[in-house]
Amino acid sequence: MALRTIGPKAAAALDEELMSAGAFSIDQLMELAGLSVSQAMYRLSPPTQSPNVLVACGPGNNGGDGLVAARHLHYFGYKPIMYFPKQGKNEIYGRLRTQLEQLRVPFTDDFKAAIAKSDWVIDAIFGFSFSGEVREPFPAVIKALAESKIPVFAVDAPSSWNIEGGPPSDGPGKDYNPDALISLTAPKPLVKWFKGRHFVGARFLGQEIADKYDIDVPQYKGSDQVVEVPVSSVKL
Ligand SMILES: NC(=O)C1=CN([C@@H]2O[C@H](COP(=O)(O)OP(=O)(O)OC[C@H]3O[C@@H](n4cnc5c(N)ncnc54)[C@H](O)[C@@H]3O)[C@@H](O)[C@H]2O)[C@@H](O)CC1
Ligand SMILES: [K+]
Repeated sequence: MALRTIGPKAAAALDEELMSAGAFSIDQLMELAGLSVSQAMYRLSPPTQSPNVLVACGPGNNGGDGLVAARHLHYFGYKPIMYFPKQGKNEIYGRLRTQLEQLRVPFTDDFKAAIAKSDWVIDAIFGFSFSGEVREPFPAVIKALAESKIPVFAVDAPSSWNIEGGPPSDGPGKDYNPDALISLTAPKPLVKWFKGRHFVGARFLGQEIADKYDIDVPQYKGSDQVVEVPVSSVKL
């Protein structure tokens, strides 16, 4: 089955609908999204191979997915390190941060030093609400991701890519090509330009709402929260 993509406006509307008519709370959606990120990380490289995972979190819900994923990674046996320079206003981010602090998961301000000591980095900086030029304090972080010698796993979108138009032709994200990507709920149009391993996660979509938004329910196996879907089998 070829999965269809969803653009940024429809993705935001779907999110809203899940939390209004769908009766989900943001905590539920973020927990399932973050859990799927952690499961995909395990498939990419288990903690016996890559214990040190740097999780870069942005100020919005994409960053929230990173905070949730890090908690699960801790329970799976990884040693996550957090880079979270700008905490968004919603109180959920404070609670997710406290949960990590209580597990003694460290937070760092020095992204470059942390990346040098890590085996993988998770890019949970921006998702489908990113637009325009990258603003402070993130340009240096995006540049470090573009130049990273260790593999990068992007959550929902490679941060700084235009959700519909793909990689930027200039700026810090020029030449940023992560090794892996997990699309949450449905792939975004930018997957057309993505060449690495591609997963789909966030297993909360029902057939009725999928039909309404012209997207597909991925074929998850058994109790899996994530499914690997080569970009070649996304309907672009
Ligand atoms: N239905 C779904 O699929 C769900 C998606 N979730 C996640 O939520 C994400 C979308 O979250 P949000 O709508 O909160 O937005 P994002 O997390 O994509 O980004 C919004 C934040 O980034 C900032 N920002 C935007 N453009 C910027 C720029 N050019 N420079 C610097 N900062 C910039 C905004 O000020 C805002 O703080 C998805 O991509 C996904 O990761 C899940 O958490 C929940 C369910
Ligand atoms: K991202």
